[in-house]
Amino acid sequence: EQLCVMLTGTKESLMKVFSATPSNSSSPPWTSLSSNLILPPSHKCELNYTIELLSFDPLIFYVNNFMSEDEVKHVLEVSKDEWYAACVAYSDDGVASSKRAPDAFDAQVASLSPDDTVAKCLSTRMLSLLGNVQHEATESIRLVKYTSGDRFRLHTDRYETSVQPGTLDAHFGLDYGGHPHNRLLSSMVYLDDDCVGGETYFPDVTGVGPRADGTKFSRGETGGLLVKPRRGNAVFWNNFHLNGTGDDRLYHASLPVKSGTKVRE
Ligand SMILES: O=C(O)CCC(=O)C(=O)O
Ligand SMILES: [Fe+2]
Repeated sequence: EQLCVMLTGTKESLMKVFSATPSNSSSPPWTSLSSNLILPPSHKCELNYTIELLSFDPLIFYVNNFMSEDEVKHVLEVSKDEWYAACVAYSDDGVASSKRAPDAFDAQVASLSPDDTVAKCLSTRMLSLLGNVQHEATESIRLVKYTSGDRFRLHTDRYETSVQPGTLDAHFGLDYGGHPHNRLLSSMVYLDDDCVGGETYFPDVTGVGPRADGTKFSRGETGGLLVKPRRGNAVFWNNFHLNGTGDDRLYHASLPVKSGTKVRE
């Protein structure tokens, strides 16, 4: 079984994460997840969060307290035995490589069952936050864990729509066209933030000003926006221009974790 994750780019370092195979089972990774280990289904989903705009154009916003501490603990608990290495292919010259490219996306991944109490809560919360721009659905929740040296190189989160349904991408063999929707918005919540490094980096976005809360976000030394992992907080961004074309200003990376562990969903 394969868990396919599509993240594509056309910049210098075109890379695609095309599949990840659980090392310890032949069944889909979510079947063995034990849910509700900490929080019962009666868990109250309402939560007070606050929003800070990081950029108008492209739209990037930051959400304080998007997940409660209990919810973070629950997710870390139910996923604790579910991690497996991400399998990655990438290409600098448009030629696909089926070899694992450990320096492209070095991290472990896990999935959260769609029936999990907190997963359901998060989907509801995301749709409610998006209000009138909400589209049909949220994707299932995927977790990524970075330990020392792990990183995720520059990429965008959308996939190319030029591939027609039923045909396969020439390089990566994926039927992008079979996807009913592209990824309009990306969202990411930081869970474990006990690390040095591991910032989410948007090199082409004007960073925040010097008065911004540097414990949450800052401007990179050579420009760009840096968002630091802060447990329970989230960042959202729009992957497209209003005319529907992909917005290349949203290239981003997860900078190497120098020490400790970063987990995000
Ligand atoms: O972990 C991060 O900071 C970025 C992750 C990311 O860009 C992704 O999973 O698409
Ligand atoms: Fe990404």
